[in-house]
Amino acid sequence: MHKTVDWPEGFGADLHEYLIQELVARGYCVAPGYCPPSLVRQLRDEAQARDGLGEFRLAGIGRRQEFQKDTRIRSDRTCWLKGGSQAQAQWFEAMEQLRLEVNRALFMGLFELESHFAIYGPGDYYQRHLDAFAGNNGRLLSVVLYLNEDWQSEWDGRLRIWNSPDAKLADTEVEPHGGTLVAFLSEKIPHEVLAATRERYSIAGWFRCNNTTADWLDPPR
Ligand SMILES: O=C(O)CCC(=O)C(=O)O
Ligand SMILES: [Fe+2]
Repeated sequence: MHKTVDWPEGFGADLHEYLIQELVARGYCVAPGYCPPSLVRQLRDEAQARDGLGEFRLAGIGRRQEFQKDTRIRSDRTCWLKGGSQAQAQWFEAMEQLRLEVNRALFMGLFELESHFAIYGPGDYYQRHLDAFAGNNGRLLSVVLYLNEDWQSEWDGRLRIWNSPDAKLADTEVEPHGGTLVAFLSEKIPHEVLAATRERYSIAGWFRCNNTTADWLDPPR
């Protein structure tokens, strides 16, 4: 398995060069300490508060009771980010810098970002999947930021990553430590969220290309 390099602490440090290099080399990048602890805490507090207000929904279509547990591919709950808080503004600002740098270096044509908070309760998972199939939802680059302070390895909940759609052996596994950012090519990198024994908080986001047409609809899952 590929060992992640040590990453200097701090939002936006020289992430972009590293990130671009990793995206080119292997299709994904892991940046521990990308987001400072103070912002991680604010984002997590906001997720918890919104969850308390009932703003999270089970990911997927339909209501909780309608799912057959063994046929579901994911069991987390999510809440779309719509701006409206200082912490979210900082998240969107950082992602805008990232978008511009990636476009400048790789001509990826990243256009807009959609992102949601996700909470995986103990035992929740998301089976191996791709975030996009060529042309289906315009997702080009996926990003995940973990919001778990003092996460312990024995709580599991890792993100398992393969380096191509047909790869059998996983390339790496990422522990969901607060502040770690993972970015990967949405159409090329299969990944899976393994169940944790504690609540696992994150933001997942997708940069999309500008391929919206008048009758094209991509409802949130
Ligand atoms: O939380 C993670 O580690 C990844 C989430 C994910 O794969 C997704 O929401 O599509
Ligand atoms: Fe995913």
